[in-house]
Amino acid sequence: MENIITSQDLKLYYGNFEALKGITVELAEREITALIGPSGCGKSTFLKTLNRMNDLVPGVRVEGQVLYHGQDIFAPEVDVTQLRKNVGMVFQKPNPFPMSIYDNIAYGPRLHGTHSKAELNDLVERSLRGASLWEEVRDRLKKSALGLSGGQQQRLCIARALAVQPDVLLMDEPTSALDPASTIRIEELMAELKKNYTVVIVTHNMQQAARISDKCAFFLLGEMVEIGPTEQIFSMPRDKRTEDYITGRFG
Ligand SMILES: Nc1ncnc2c1ncn2[C@@H]1O[C@H](COP(=O)(O)OP(=O)(O)OP(=O)(O)O)[C@@H](O)[C@H]1O
Repeated sequence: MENIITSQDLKLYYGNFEALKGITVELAEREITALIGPSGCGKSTFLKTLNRMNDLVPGVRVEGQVLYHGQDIFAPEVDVTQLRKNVGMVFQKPNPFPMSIYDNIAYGPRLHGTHSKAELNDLVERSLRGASLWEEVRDRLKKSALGLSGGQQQRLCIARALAVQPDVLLMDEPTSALDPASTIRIEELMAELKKNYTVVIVTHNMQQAARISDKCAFFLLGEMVEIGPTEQIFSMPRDKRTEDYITGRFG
């Protein structure tokens, strides 16, 4: 499988604090990579660097490289809006816009220049189907998205990300605010999504990482200690620190 994202000796500073201490990793196409590790170890920081969401934080400085399809995402000619279209993001708490279900999905495509009603209708349906939400909302597309349940809202946010046709989806603890049934729905959806998308997910839930991911990366104190096939990380980690973490000895 091709690598879609590569980071090379990626360092990130919040002011003087070095939050990422030289991360080198290759993310293969159409796989789910789970980022695990104790609180504050840099998982979210790394995730957000992949589509330059950290640009918005004052005092951030980055060294090293992130290549997306071989292109340095920090190069001056990079259009950040385009990057975030290609590398979409889903947050911990569902954050639908206060508008109709339809308009939530159509928002991004309109922003990127799609105005034909037929095209938008098609995109809205495809995105909602892609996020396994279509059947539940097809009769209420003009109703407010805020009337959906938490789990439905999170699938709506996934559909919204899909609507601009990304190839990578970044998910920052996407189920931590959801009940167990909604969590399972999202996990099933992720298994579907990886047929067409590359997914990088931050999760605190070891069982979730074990259930859904192909690869697992263990972070500790701003370093990536190891990355490998999930099965191997959970059964035969190479590093003692990974073993201590996954067996619950700390964190
Ligand atoms: N905006 C910020 N300004 C300054 N320091 C920050 C900022 N965001 C994160 N940090 C620090 O960077 C380090 C890594 O934080 P990050 O949120 O990436 O960790 P994490 O592994 O995702 O943690 P959690 O699992 O608790 O979400 C932490 O020490 C955190 O306090």
